[in-house]
Amino acid sequence: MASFRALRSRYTSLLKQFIASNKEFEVLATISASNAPPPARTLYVLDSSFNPPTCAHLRIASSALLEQSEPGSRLLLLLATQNADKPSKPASFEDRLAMMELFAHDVRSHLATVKLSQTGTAVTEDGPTIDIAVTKKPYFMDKAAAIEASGIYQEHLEQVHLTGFDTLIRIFDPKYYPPNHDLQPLGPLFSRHRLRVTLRPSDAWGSLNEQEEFIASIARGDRENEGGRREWAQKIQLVEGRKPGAPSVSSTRAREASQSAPDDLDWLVPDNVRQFLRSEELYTSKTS
Ligand SMILES: Nc1ncnc2c1ncn2[C@@H]1O[C@H](COP(=O)(O)OP(=O)(O)OP(=O)(O)O)[C@@H](O)[C@H]1O
Ligand SMILES: NC(=O)c1ccc[n+]([C@@H]2O[C@H](COP(=O)(O)O)[C@@H](O)[C@H]2O)c1
Repeated sequence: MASFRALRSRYTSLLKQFIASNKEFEVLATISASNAPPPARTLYVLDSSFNPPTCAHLRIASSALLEQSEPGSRLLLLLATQNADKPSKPASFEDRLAMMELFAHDVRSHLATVKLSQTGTAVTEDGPTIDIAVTKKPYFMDKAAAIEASGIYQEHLEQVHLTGFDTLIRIFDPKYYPPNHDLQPLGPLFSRHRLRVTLRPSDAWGSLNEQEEFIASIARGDRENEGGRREWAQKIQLVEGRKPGAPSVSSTRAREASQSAPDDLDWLVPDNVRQFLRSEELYTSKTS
């Protein structure tokens, strides 16, 4: 693995080229054990601010990859240079891209550990190929279209977007879709792709039952008056998140821990990311 400084400076120049280009989506790096990875059968896309990548992101990505029994699944870690709501804040995009690459190694070693514990033998296969990519598009339907239009992956490849429940609510919020402010623009996303949504019970997003009811209500056709189709519910897979009683993990919490409770980083962020945060003093009072 490259030194932190080399990693950051590589992404600084790649990012500069991407921002100056007219591209909407670009893969900046590919982490793979082989130079010619097999063609992907399913593309799992984890779009995030990666500010920083956390153990929740690790669980979301690795549980999806572990569920796929056929070889050739590929994971795309996607950073949007424009967010639908939030203004940019620390860390810089180049630091986040560096952390995405470190996180990719965390995902690969986590999967190798899980497979070792399941089979009792070291894994001989290569593990998933992981792409580190950027997009200028803040909305999921446009991210999916930009990935398709890039021509990087084979035609008709199904994308499975990995999100949390809070993000699903925002995908179904018509306020994001001018000029009509209805859900019709989501049609192409659901006709070709899927969502794998991790439940995130909390005061803000409701209980488990309320989160399950959100999908049931789409399936009953309750959103058809807004242009949302009932069959889309079949393209939304709900999966369990943290175990009841386990502490909730978020990037916000990891940023706060960097400032005031650095030991909590042990369970908030995966190993390689944690080393980077400590060494570069990200989110401490010196840098934020
Ligand atoms: N603990 C979690 N449980 C379920 N989904 C999560 C969790 N953490 C993040 N996600 C999902 O992962 C995706 C990317 O997350 P994001 O970068 O917004 O992280 P975050 O922890 O919510 O960030 P922040 O705390 O900075 O708002 C989103 O779709 C989000 O819903
Ligand atoms: N309607 C949508 O497609 C929609 C709405 C809100 C956020 N997003 C995106 O979700 C991702 C995660 O956003 P947050 O970091 O704000 O949780 C970002 O890329 C953001 O732009 C998409």
